[in-house]
Formats: sequence, structure tokens, C-alpha cells
Amino acid sequence: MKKLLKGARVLDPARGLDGVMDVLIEGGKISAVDKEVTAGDAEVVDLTGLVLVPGLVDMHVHFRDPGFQYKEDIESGSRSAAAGGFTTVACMPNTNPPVDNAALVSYVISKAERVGLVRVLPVGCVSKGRQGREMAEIGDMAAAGAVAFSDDGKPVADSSLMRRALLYASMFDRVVIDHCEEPALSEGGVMNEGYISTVLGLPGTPRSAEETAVARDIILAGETGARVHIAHVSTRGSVELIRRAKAEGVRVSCEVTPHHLVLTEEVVMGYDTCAKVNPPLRTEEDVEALIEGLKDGTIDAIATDHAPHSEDEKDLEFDRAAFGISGLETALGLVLTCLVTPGKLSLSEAVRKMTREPAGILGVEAGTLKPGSSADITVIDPDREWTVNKYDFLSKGKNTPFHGWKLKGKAVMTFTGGKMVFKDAAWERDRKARIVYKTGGSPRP
Ligand SMILES: NC(=O)N[C@@H](CC(=O)O)C(=O)O
Repeated sequence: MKKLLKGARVLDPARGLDGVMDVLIEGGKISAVDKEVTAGDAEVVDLTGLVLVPGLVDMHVHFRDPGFQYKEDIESGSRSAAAGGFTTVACMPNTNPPVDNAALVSYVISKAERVGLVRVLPVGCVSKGRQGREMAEIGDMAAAGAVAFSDDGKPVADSSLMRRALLYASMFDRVVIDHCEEPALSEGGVMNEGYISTVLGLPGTPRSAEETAVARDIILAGETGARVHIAHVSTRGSVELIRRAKAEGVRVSCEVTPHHLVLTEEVVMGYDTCAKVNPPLRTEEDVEALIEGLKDGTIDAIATDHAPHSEDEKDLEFDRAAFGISGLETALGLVLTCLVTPGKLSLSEAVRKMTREPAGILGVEAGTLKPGSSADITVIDPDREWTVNKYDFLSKGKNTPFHGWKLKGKAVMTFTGGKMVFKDAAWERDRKARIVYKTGGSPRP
């Protein structure tokens, strides 16, 4: 079955493409991207006025399966990803049991394939049971399809274990993703340490808890020559450390979440537990440094750290609630509204950090529209105005601090391997109505 996606602005930062073009899909693959492609027998989809980009890649999600499926499972997580415009996600192993062996890596892969909506790439644990003591079977897990290794949710606090894991993972050309947090400094902290934590009477986590761990990882990566990836960077100091390390040739990459780019600790003022996240939301100065880091290439990728929780785990006193934000369905809208529209980041830079860059860090073939590659495609309506409604989320996790936010720009169609895995029904209705209004006739089928 051939499909011809016609007339969109096609943006593929991996290949430096930006212009109105047609995209032909054949046998689940991209077969042509060009001005005026003709294919007589293809189903034609008119995308005039829309933006077509490679399927978004999120290198940091929590799908909670096995063990915590009441928060999310691979099916609900996949639906949520497709609705957010993501076609590839890397899934963290802080499940129950933790994904620390080849059998569990295979479980995640086969369940995701059965669901068949998006590509779910398992990240395996660095340590057995995520206990931070003994190294897990990294080689076995790599052979079974783990794309990276991390104890995310916890740091690899033992520096000797981290050093050995870096060396060992590099033998399989895999990256270690570290949740940088020095436990002795962060212990008990539930928000950023500062004036607001003092006013609210909540224990704070200082920036140094993150930065000392980032510094250690940089030193270990420099010494071993192995690659390290720093998850969810949140402070100005971390950005500066990583910038300096990159300039010195250390093989370090990092990501930032949409919530750390658009919110500060001030949203905690009302004790909203949906703003309780790890690492904590910081200050304006940190947000500015994170955006600067994105622009100058210090920060490679935007990743959601999609962390769904049940209502019972959030509807509690602030210090007892779970850490985490359900982020897949708001990420693109937040990036477009808060970074691209005000000119802080170009559309092309934003797309690059949500496609090519994370795919490159994980070493997976995704994030480009190169002919011959899998037809993983996201169609964005940059003018679509919408209001975040957590009850509309396809994720089981309704824990968002963005409920009620008015955003502009949205994924309206998502294709994985040429198959449409999401279409925004409300948007489609409005578009058809607009066409009728313009032409005064019946809408095109
Ligand atoms: N980011 C979060 O606030 N929560 C994550 C784990 C983590 O990275 O702390 C989760 O798994 O819930």
C-alpha cells in the first residue's frame, strides 16, 4: 500500500531539509522525499499548512511494566507516546522486578511489538536489582536488545561500580545514562533548596547534589574514554560542567526535560504535588542556562522523563507524594509554545533535539526521513491552539502541572512504519469544517 503525504513543510534536520515537499511511503518505508512526487495509485493525504518531521524520539520514559501497570503499562504508554508525536521511546528499568536481565529485556520488546504502536527500546539496569552494588548482566542484556544502561530513579552512587560499568558498556558500544544525584546531599529533599523551600518549610535538595555527581561522571568518562549520558540536567552549574567537558573532548552527552525548561520552583508555592519531580524544578537563572545550553549544543536532547503515577500516590502531603510528571502528551506543545514561538529555539533546532540527537546517542536508526528508512513520521499543526486537559491523556498518569495551560502547536498525526498510530479527532473535525467553509462545498473525503 502506497501513501503520498502531500504539501507539508518537510523538516528533517538530520539531512538539512526544510521546504514544502511530498513524502511517499511504500511498504512501511520512506521511498521518496521531493518537490512534487507523483505516484498514480497511492492514497493521497493532503497536508497543506502542516509541518512533517521524522517521528519524535524520546530517550527517557517510564512505562512501569512489569510491576506497576496500575501507573502505566506498555500499551497505555505506547498510546500516550503516539498521541504526543513520539514513534520511538527508550524505557527506563525501574520496574518491579527491575529490568536487569536478558529475559526482562525480551519481555519489554515482545510486549511492545505485540502492542505495535511505537518502538519501545528497553534500557537495562546498571546494577543487579538496581541495588547499586553488583554489576548487572550488561553483555547479555545488550545482546537481547537493551539500547543503554541506567539505574534511573537512583544514581549509581558507587564510583567504582560506575567506572566499571562505563568500561564494560563501552565494549558493547552502549552508553550509560546516569541519574546524577549525590544521595548524601539530596537525602530527604523534596524540592529545590532555597528561599521558597524555607518559606514552605519543606526540605530542599541543593544544586550541589546534582553537580557533584555530574562532575564525578565527567571525570570517570574522561579517564576511561567511555561515553556517559547525563539524564534530566536541571542546574546552571551542570550545564557549565558539561560545556567545559565537551570542549575538552570528554564523551559526555545530556538531556533536559520540557518541565525544567518552562517551570521554576515557584509553582511549588501552592504545594501542588504535580510539580514534585526529581530533579526538582529550579530557578529562573537555571532555566535561562538550560535554554542557553540547548542553543549552543551543550545539551543534546530534549527528553520527557515521562513519569506517570496514580492519583493515590500524588494526592498526599507534599513530602509524602511520589516524584514525577506525566510528560509525553505535553512535551511537543510546550516546546513549540514556550521555546519556538518566542524565538528562543528555532523549529529546526527543537526538532533535531527530539529526533536525530537522541537517536544518535542511543545508536538507533530513527529520527530521519532518509529514503529507505522506516516511515516513522509526525505531522504537526503549528497553529493548533489547544488546552491541556489531563483527563484527555491516553497515559494512565494524569499527574501534570500543565492542566489548563493553553498551548499552540500539536502533533495531529503519527505514523510508525507507515501505519497511522494516532490522529487527533477534534483537530480533524475542525480542519474538515474549515475546508467546507472555504470551498462552500462538501469536505474532501
Ligand atoms: N523523575 C521523577 O521524578 N521520577 C522518576 C524517577 C526519577 O528519575 O527520579 C520515576 O520513575 O517516577
